[in-house]
Amino acid sequence: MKAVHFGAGNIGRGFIGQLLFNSGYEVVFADVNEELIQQLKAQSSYTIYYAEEEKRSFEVTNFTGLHSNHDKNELLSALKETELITTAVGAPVLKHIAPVIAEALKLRLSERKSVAVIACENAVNATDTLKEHIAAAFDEQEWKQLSQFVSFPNAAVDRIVPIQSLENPLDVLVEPFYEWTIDTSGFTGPVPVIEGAHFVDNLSAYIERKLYTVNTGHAAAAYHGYAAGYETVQEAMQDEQVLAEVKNVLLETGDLLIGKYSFHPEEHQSYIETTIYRYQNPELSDQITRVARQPLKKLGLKERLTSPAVQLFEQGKHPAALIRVITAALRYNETSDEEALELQKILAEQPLPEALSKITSLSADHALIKEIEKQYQR
Ligand SMILES: NC(=O)c1ccc[n+]([C@@H]2O[C@H](COP(=O)([O-])OP(=O)(O)OC[C@H]3O[C@@H](n4cnc5c(N)ncnc54)[C@H](O)[C@@H]3O)[C@@H](O)[C@H]2O)c1
Ligand SMILES: O=P(O)(O)OC[C@@H](O)[C@@H](O)[C@H](O)[C@H](O)CO
Repeated sequence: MKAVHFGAGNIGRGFIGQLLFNSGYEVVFADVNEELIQQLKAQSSYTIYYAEEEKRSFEVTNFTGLHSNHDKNELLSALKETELITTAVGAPVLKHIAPVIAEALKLRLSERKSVAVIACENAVNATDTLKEHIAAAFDEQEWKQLSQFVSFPNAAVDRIVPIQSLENPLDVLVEPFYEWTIDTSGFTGPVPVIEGAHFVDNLSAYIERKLYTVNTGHAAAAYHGYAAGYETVQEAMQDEQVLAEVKNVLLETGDLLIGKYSFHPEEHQSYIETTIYRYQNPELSDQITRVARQPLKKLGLKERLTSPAVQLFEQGKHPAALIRVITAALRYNETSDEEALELQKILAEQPLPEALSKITSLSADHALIKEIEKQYQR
């Protein structure tokens, strides 16, 4: 069995690659990082280390690397014969990898061999986004044919993998926890064997629970932690005020999630506690700049901060802690982050309501914008 995985970064090597290898796939990593691809071509194994007291590790073999641009012919051949195409490149990059996937799927139209395409990104229904970009390369008739043998299931992925500093650049330090949840209703053909993945038919509940708990709380720790001058999430979580903000924001998103998806309140509380414990893992040192990265994306309408705030607002509630995280995110002015610079430029160049409208895609007179504005000026 062969799988092509786009994005040989932290999640690519430290999570998806591991589970695919463990399920018997030969994994072809496609990336645009030349150095990384050279390492993947040169080495026959890499090690995954678990961030835990026991210090277990896991050896990954049976992989290769291809440069998405320089090795395009080999990549097309691999994509033509693979059973599974996965991604972990970052949601904004999906549009850039869609053309080569589309080109390969065109080559498969005559054989009609089943393949599943699964985007493993922190975004609601990222596979649908990738699918739309791929569909743009087909006419209606071709797309109809293709839809009979290509599956596009959505998925949620969860494992904290920080920026790496190990001696071997392919090795990865990861938290032991992982959850890869895949939507069964997205398959037109056979469901691929992926040991350790969780196949469900109510993915929206899982995606939103993950994004609005793990990622919303993480964003709260990162943006409030940044404001308080910390460098890592673990340091920030030791600060009583940051911890209180994380807990408050998770009570608000918990209220939304329990009401929307009927999660059992006690089980959800236990999910929150596990999540907080994961942020605090003393065996990890997770840079705030990683967790706070791309603030413009994180403040987007369908994302972890604005989306739950809008949904709670629509229920007549006042998500004060979410508004405080949004405000802290607006003050994120890390110069090494291009989006943080762009964010500050947007805020400097126009009146606040218009800037907030541009950032969140809400109308400038939306009641939530007014509340953010009040908090921001405070
Ligand atoms: N790190 C985590 O804790 C974590 C956990 C769950 C989900 N995620 C999600 O997984 C995705 C990847 O995150 P990451 O932390 O692994 O980031 P990363 O930066 O470590 O890896 C991304 C990789 O994608 C590659 N890439 C960029 N453009 C590309 C292109 N056009 N073609 C092929 N490869 C390209 C980069 O070179 C890089 O190696 C993101 O959507 C992130 O939100 C991350
Ligand atoms: O990857 P991002 O930028 O969407 O979010 C940063 C972190 O919250 C994220 O990477 C988490 O570590 C991860 O989602 C845990 O599963």
